[in-house]
Amino acid sequence: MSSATITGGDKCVKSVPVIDFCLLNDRDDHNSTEKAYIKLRKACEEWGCFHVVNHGIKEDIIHDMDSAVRDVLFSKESVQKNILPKKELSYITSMPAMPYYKGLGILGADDPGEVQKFSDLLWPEGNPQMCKVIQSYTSGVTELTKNIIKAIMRSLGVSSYNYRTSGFRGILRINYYDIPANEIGGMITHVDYNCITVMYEDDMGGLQVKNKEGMWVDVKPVPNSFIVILGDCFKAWSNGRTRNVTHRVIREGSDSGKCRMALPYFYGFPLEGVVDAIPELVDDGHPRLYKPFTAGEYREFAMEWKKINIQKKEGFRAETGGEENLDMFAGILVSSINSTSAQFVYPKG
Ligand SMILES: O=C(O)CCC(=O)C(=O)O
Ligand SMILES: [Fe+2]
Repeated sequence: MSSATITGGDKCVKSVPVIDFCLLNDRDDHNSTEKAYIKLRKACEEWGCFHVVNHGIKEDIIHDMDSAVRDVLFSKESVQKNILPKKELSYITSMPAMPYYKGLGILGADDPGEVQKFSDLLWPEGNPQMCKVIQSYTSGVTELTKNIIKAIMRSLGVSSYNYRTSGFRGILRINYYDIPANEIGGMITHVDYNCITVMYEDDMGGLQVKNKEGMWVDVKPVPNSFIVILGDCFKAWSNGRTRNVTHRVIREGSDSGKCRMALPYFYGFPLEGVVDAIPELVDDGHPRLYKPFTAGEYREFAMEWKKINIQKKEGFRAETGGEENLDMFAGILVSSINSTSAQFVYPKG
């Protein structure tokens, strides 16, 4: 494989759709609103991912967060002093399969109080300025994520009283790829296990998604946008209407030494939450596809598969299980077109 094909997605394929969030709320222009919802539905069904522009999060909130991560949080001194000694932090580094990847998680990031706790742990002497920067970001992205879910549901024809997101939780992960020049690094091929990921990425590039035809497509950074990635639980929740898109990061180190930074915000069912198809999306034409399961049990299963697959194939090109994981875990063998008489097939082992 030449180095061009190592990092480049397959050529001549259509790129990920761009959704203008303003158009979804344009009360005056009914026609373009309708068209925007159709485009959104198709993006969810055919891609399982899209860019969102005109999302409403102020540029300076994003800019401040980007600088805070690069200049403060992930500076060498801060990693040594504030991050590494704190075992309570969800910090990932030096994974054999992803040697150039560092990831720091903020669990419960939808709650400003949890962000405060994270900040207190990092900076026991207090750092109100940094805490505020992170809180502004997480509040903005939580609100945006809820609005995106609402819009997706509307695009699928689901009424607002027919689905619930009340117990949903958010996790912000700060991804940092410090890849030396002439080396290749990234993140292993995977599907996000929960519902939805709303992600800011900088302008470095490297994210790729698998399209319906199984080809790798480069997700070219779109300025002032967020990338939305739909995961396994959304697919089960929507009774298979949305795609759980397989994706990875693969890029060469930059001569400038600039690191790729991305901020995936994972939002979805709490671990004890039951993932079950929304009744409005189950009918004779769309029989139930998955047995109900808790997000926690599915997460455990997906993590186990990830481990097994990483061991099988070395490196960040390891496939950690794609779309088929959900089918293996919760797929129903439909014995008749009638969803009420469907049989469950439980996972092996
Ligand atoms: O860092 C990226 O660009 C992708 C991150 C991602 O897919 C993940 O953390 O699940
Ligand atoms: Fe992901």
